[in-house]
Amino acid sequence: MSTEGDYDCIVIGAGVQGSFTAYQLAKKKQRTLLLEQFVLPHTRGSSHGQTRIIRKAYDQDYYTVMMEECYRLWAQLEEEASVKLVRQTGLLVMGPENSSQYQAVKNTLQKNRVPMVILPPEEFSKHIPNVNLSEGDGALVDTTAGVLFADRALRAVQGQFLKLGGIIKDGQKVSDIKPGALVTVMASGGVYRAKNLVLTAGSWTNGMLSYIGLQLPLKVLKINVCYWKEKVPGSYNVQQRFPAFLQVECPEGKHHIYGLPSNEYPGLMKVCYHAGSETHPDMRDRQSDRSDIDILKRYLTRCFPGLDPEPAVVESCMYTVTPDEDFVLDCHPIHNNIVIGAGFSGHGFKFGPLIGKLLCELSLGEVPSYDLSPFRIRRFPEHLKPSL
Ligand SMILES: Cc1cc2nc3c(=O)[nH]c(=O)nc-3n(C[C@H](O)[C@H](O)[C@H](O)COP(=O)(O)OP(=O)(O)OC[C@H]3O[C@@H](n4cnc5c(N)ncnc54)[C@H](O)[C@@H]3O)c2cc1C
Ligand SMILES: O=C(O)[C@@H]1CCCC=N1
Repeated sequence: MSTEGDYDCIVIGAGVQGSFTAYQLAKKKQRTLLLEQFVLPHTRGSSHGQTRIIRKAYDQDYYTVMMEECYRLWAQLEEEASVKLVRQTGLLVMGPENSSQYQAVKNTLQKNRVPMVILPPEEFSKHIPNVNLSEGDGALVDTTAGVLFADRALRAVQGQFLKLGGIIKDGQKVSDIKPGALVTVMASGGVYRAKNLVLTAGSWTNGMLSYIGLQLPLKVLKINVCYWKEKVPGSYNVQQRFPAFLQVECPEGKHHIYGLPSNEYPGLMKVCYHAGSETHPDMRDRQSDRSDIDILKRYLTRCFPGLDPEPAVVESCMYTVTPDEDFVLDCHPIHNNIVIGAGFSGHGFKFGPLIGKLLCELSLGEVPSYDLSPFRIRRFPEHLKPSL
């Protein structure tokens, strides 16, 4: 086994967050090593697949504010890598007009002057054919929103990182971490040392943290990624300018339902439930719960009559969820040259470029560009005591 050293920073995990962090560090002339357990590209974490939603429609102000810069950073990467990563389709948000969540999204958009259109129920079907708006639901469109081409984005950012002189070593499972002024990382293909470490290990985060005396309240959920056949091909597709959508509350289930216009599989629209059953990241194929699919079937039968209510394709992905669904962006409470980015709770892809910038700032000891108090580890005080 070789012993290598002399990196400024090692980033563990080449999903969207680790890849953007490594890229930002390399931009700041840091000699950076990005380690990934699987051979790239892979589909075993949370960042695979062709599409994700990008939106400013959030119920918390701080996410909407952060998205301003995210759009600029996505555009910058598009330019640098000469590749199209964002397609503006708009995001249709539906939910009970009087519910706190629907109102919070509407207020946040209004307060931050995000371009949007409110669709009164009597005008809804003129603008959005093939969707039944539920009785009592409000509807609005965040017109800034759209689709992010996710796997293309991952390729682009990793490509830019390499161009900046960064090193990616894939097929390298990290099996131990020794903190210190120089952090030592034991991986399947070697031992590496660096002044700083960034942990962006997605659903494996607590496994990594067990080496450095910390556990976070993270739940790993298996998400069934369902694609539904259009009865009339094209009715919900991106060429027809059908928007992405988010149903914030509905009688069929407690959690959001969201969808993207048909794109990756012609004639199939992706619609998912924003929840799943708990799993271990290495055992996700053994988790066979499909109760979320039953919820989706009932919802689509009622609200999307142009879709066959039986999924044509079911793939899988994982969420790593914190109790409040806010991210974790912080330094280790004792070893401040170890930075942690985790708990992206099923909504982190769109923030990737900014997460990379923030984790880079934390790693370099700079003042972060945003108030990170919603994302600090100390909001989980009970998790700090036992293992430290
Ligand atoms: C079905 C689904 C739909 C989603 N939709 C949206 C959306 O519409 N919009 C949005 O913004 N977000 C969305 N998300 C969320 C978003 O995709 C995630 O927040 C994001 O991909 C998380 O990235 P990550 O880098 O933290 O994790 P990952 O992509 O899982 O990356 C972590 C990496 O660490 C590696 N790793 C772990 N342990 C080790 C080890 N021991 N050694 C070396 N490497 C290791 C893993 O192999 C993995 O590659 C969705 C997620 C899912 C699952
Ligand atoms: O982040 C997103 O936009 C999607 C849709 C809402 C739930 C989670 N992911």
